[in-house]
Amino acid sequence: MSLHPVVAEVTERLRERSRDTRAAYLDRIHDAVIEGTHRARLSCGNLAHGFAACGTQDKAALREGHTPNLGIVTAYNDMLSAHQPYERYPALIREVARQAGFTAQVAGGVPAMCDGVTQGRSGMELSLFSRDLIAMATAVALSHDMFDGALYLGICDKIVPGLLIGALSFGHLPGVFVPSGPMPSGISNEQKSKVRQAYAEGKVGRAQLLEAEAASYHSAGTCTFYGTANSNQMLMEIMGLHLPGASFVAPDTPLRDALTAAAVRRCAALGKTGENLPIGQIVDERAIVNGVIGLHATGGSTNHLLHLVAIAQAAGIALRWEDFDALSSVVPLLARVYPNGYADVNQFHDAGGMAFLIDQLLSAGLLHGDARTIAGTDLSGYASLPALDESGRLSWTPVPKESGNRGVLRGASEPFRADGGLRMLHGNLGRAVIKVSAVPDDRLVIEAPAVVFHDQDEIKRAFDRGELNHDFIAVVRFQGPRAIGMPELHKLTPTLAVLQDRGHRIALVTDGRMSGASGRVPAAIHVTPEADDGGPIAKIRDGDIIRLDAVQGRLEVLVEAAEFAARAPVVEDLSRHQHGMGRELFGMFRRNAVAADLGAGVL
Ligand SMILES: O=C(O)[C@H](O)[C@@H](O)[C@H](O)[C@H](O)COP(=O)(O)O
Ligand code: SF4
Repeated sequence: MSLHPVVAEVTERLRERSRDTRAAYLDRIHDAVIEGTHRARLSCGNLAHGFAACGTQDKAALREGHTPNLGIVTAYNDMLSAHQPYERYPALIREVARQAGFTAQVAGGVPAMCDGVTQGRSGMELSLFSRDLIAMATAVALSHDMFDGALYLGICDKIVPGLLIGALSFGHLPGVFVPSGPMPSGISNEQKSKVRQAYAEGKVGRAQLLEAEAASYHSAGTCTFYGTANSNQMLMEIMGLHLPGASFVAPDTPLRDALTAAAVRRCAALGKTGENLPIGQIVDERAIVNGVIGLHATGGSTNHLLHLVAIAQAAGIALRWEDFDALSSVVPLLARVYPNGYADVNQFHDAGGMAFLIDQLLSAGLLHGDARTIAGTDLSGYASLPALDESGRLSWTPVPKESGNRGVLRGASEPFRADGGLRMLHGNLGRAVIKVSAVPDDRLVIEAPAVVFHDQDEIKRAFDRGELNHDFIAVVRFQGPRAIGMPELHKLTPTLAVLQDRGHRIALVTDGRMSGASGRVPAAIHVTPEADDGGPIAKIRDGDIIRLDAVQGRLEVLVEAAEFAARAPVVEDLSRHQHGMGRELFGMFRRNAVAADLGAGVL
């Protein structure tokens, strides 16, 4: 099947827009490649420090200086259930390397925030900035310059984007992302959400809510809703940075360990003395466009309208919201995984998962099948499933042409929706984005009076006072990156969902973010310019009629233009957000963050 013309056109436009910056990036990584191993350039003192703690066998290999040495950059901690399995990975990886005749060392660790732990709390105001901090920490790890390739151990929200941005600053090195897999399914996300809504209405107590939460998030592994963490797994696979089928295999299983071992061997094979394919060459315009397409086809996290833009920039590629919007019109929704449906990623995987999705998109001409990957094949080789034979040998077989569960995963000829999950909005409030894949069709156009808030907790208080039992659009402003670090406002979801279920026509408009796990309530998020940076959202008043039209892609306040222009913007004292929980350490991030449509970063 030939490439869809819109995919070809968007890719060509991206190449043209990025011509100079991509060329400069490729020159930089070309110039960074040296003869021999990187550690061979170190002084005796540098090198001795680099291998002092190693065991005899590794020390001899590192001292001798000719065999590849892989750096492990790990985001292990006990806070993220998704990252807890990584605790034993360095020892596993070192042993695989040793047996294969090369070495591996932990180059360094990177911080990892669990957004589920900080959700609704002031720690969430560090969350977005932790992405760029992780990129910087990745560079600190790899700056030891002892490495001829790198293995990136990270799963969740800001961690994979940060690791990849850091990896791209060492784009001359081969790089492979090594996932750990989703936890077994607990109570369904729908059951969990029902208890949350009952709690929001005061119908159940904290003990019952905690019981439901603990039955949903119950063991090691990634949470099983399709939020940003699992959108990251989809992206790493469709961009060719995971092994085929690696994203959603369960943690601590023989197949998972075999995939990890294979990833280690592949990383060494990609080196200069082997296939000579560094990560900076894999992450090209085709890979970025394939990533956008994967987000649309699965109803991926809105956070990637920030992160994928920042990742692309790190590779010299100027991805814009217009590119997401153009592709949304031709990429069908093929997966319904919570919040875009009731299934979880385990059911998605069991239905055929990434292999089926990629095969279907390839067959519809909706992916660059010739995009390069870490697997020794182009992306067309990713329409296959990994398995162990009776002797424990890992191999891949072509994915079936039929979905194993049409309620979760569909072929390109019978999509859930003809267009993708992510949409751009524009109008007299600036630009914004919305995930439509989880919004009921009769809620895609909302026109209602504004109720303005400067703090997400004010909404719950107004709800508890019984003030919100009517149609309204909640405007939650001064949440942008330069204001308070662009926190996710996902704690609003149960309250707004209760009001929507009562039949009120409601929506959210904010210069903040929502979680990848948000979705049922129409939300125009990432409004740019933000309130604290001259954005017209700061001029909205209670009672103004706002129209959110996700069908036409419009976001407007229906106030006479001259009157609206003449209004003075509201100014908010944000000093309470600049101290406490470490926020005083992130002032330079707030002061230097670029706008949301450019990735809301500082790098
Ligand atoms: O973007 C995301 O996917 C979210 O940040 C997610 O990682 C976060 O953990 C949510 O808060 C989980 O959802 P609950 O808060 O509903 O458990
Ligand atoms: S998916 Fe979210 S809640 Fe789950 S471990 Fe990752 S960051 Fe934490």
